[in-house]
Amino acid sequence: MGCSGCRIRFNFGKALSKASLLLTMLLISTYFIYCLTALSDSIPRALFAQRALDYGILEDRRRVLDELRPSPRLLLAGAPASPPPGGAQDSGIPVSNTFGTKKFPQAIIIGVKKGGTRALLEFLRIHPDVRAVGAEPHFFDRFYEKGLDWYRELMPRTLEGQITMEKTPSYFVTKEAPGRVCAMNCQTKLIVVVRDPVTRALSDYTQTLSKNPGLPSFQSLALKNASSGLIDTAWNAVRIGLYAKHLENWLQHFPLSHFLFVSGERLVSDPAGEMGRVQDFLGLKRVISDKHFYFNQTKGFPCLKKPEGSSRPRCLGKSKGRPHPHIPPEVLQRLREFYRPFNHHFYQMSGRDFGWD
Ligand SMILES: Nc1ncnc2c1ncn2[C@@H]1O[C@H](COP(=O)(O)OS(=O)(=O)O)[C@@H](OP(=O)(O)O)[C@H]1O
Repeated sequence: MGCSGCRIRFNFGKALSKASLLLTMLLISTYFIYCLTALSDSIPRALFAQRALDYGILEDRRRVLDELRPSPRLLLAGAPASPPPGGAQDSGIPVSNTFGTKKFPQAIIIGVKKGGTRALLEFLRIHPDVRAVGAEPHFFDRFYEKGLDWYRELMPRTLEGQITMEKTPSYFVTKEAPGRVCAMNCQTKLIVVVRDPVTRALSDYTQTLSKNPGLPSFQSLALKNASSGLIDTAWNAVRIGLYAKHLENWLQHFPLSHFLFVSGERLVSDPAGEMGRVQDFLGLKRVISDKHFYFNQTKGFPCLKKPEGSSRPRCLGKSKGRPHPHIPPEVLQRLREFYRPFNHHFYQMSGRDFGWD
């Protein structure tokens, strides 16, 4: 009897110590879950967004637009419709936390569409002193009414000495963009990746065709009518290639020294060489070099050995570097003749012969 009482007491004691062990474990795991939730909340959204939007995934426009939707806080606060007087520098104290500060970009890749702008941005992002938005913000063309606070909120956080960048290729052909960029900061450095306007037009057409397979032929869109051979400059794919005309608009607001013209062709044939020029222009240490690239035979383009945020080699997505449809040579020849004087004017203005003819 006495002995069985001991056993009951002994079992009760064991159960009690088990329960307290369980309770302690429960408390510890709750604490861990709490810590993890707090940590993920405090990591800037832009950091996640940037990685996710890289490469192939970037083509998902819906996702891109979701990323660009302003935070509810900004919507409630009511973003200003136009830049504050005196430009962005007067627009308030920078938003700051332990991960750095969101700043307006000091350098923007403003164009040109289908020039190789994605390749340039992804190449630049391997530089430790460059932080860039993955998606195209389209602030100075589509979303200007959302205000500068909205724009800055899209930027990644940077530490002292790091450069904030974004790329939106349509800025180069947007009439209002130069004035608006200057209203933010007239010291902004502007990078334009240019490519033979004929190939660029074809690349542009290929992109539209991939989304709309019923599109009329390239030649029927490029020529006003087949017999006259007159080029239809109202067609966007043609208009964008008039680089001299668009540059004139930008030069109304920025001196030539603020521009760097990158050759889209050289970015493919000699990425490290072209990146050297870009790093110098941005005042960056030459970190990106030959050793960061390899030529992928299947893709037919240079790819990164180690892109930002990854240890595996990666090429750009499927929509970059895709084959173009066959176009009758006489149509391409006609376009070449059309662009020749504009190209020459552009070589003079930019101070670089891109050798397109
Ligand atoms: N490394 C590398 N990999 C793949 N593609 C490369 C690369 N470098 C430049 N390019 C050329 O970039 C062209 C697309 O230009 P963009 O990135 O400016 O296009 S977009 O305006 O952002 O849609 C794309 O045009 P297409 O060849 O017509 O697809 C490529 O020729």
